[in-house]
Amino acid sequence: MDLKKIGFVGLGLIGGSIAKAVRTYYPDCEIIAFDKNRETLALAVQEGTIHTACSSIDDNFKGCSYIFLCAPVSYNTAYLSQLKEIMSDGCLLSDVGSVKTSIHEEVISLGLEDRFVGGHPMAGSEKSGFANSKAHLIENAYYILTPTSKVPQETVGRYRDFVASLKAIPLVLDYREHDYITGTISHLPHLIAAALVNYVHDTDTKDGLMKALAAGGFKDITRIASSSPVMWQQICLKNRENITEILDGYIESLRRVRASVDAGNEEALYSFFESSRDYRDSMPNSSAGPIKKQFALYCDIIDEAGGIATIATILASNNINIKNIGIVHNREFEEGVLRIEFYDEDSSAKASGLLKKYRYVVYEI
Ligand SMILES: NC(=O)C1=CN([C@@H]2O[C@H](COP(=O)(O)OP(=O)(O)OC[C@H]3O[C@@H](n4cnc5c(N)ncnc54)[C@H](O)[C@@H]3O)[C@@H](O)[C@H]2O)C=CC1
Ligand SMILES: O=C(O)C(=O)Cc1ccc(O)cc1
Repeated sequence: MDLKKIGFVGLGLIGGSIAKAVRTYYPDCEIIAFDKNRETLALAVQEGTIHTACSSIDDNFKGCSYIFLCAPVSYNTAYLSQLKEIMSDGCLLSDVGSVKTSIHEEVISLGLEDRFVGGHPMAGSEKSGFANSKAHLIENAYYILTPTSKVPQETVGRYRDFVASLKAIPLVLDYREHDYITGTISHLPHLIAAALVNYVHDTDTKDGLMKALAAGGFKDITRIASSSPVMWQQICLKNRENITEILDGYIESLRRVRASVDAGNEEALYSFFESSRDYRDSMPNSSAGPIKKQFALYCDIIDEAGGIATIATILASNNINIKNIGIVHNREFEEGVLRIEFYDEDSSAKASGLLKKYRYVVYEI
């Protein structure tokens, strides 16, 4: 694929990750970016991810093959009119926003329909900012594309191939269907997680026992409550109608289970948990999808200088790549343990065997 120049507006977790993937797979492609945060741009230039840091959406964006809008959703929509004035013929505009209808409506009203393919990588995390971006963030994740009906099929096909070349899995959807689906499987869970955390905050005992005792289950389902408030504020504002309807349906389902609990209905309660277990267990256990499977193990480590380095050396000398490594202090591991995360199941299994051979105590959780 002959790509000369790609532009980014917003270079945080997602923009930065896509830029890094482009840098990896298209080393000759020029990358330019505008972000309202100057430090982000300086870091991206310093790390060699981008060539040019732009102080606004300026003439540097002329000549781009693709321009990615990667700021929070309302800002992406607001920038369209500025981009319309600058983008060259042949430039395709895309975004990565979690909501699609609002940007499609603005694209239609600005007459940009033949130049816009909406995009949404179903990958990410509760972390934000360029510093947390990674070239492989979108790898093996679904990447939803919402082309308008006026973009030529050939252009859609080329964009689809481009997304696949970054190792993501493209999937074309209608933008309205996208917003209903993500409203249920992504926006609702973020609201539930935030509401649950706020509920614990508001009802905790004076000495904060709930916070202290909150264990694995609570932490599993509330990880995403640590996400960017501005990003989620804008998602809720832009997907308001879907989210309201979905919340109504969900609150109704909570009312039904409340009635079963209140009535002591053994059968209803059993079948409630049985059906959720069966459906959850039937979900594909691959890394594709917004919640990526993590391949991690925990290992007791002697508290002495060089302890982590020794383990890292053992793994590196056996060609096992570490994705993340760090000491964890929590109630399950009073003394603190080392958590090592890998890129795949195979590496995790090999590392476990190897560390056990070196007489480390390893926990696979
Ligand atoms: N965080 C996630 O897991 C995912 C996020 N998305 C979507 O990606 C987009 C970006 O999200 P993240 O990268 O996670 O957020 P982020 O907070 O990591 O990055 C946003 C970047 O945009 C910049 N920015 C904010 N306002 C701006 C403005 N007015 N003009 C120029 N730059 C501005 C920020 O300085 C920051 O560098 C959002 O639209 C979000 O809906 C899509 C998939 C996953
Ligand atoms: O961290 C997670 O599990 C997520 O759900 C990340 C995420 C956030 C927003 C999106 O539009 C898509 C994915």
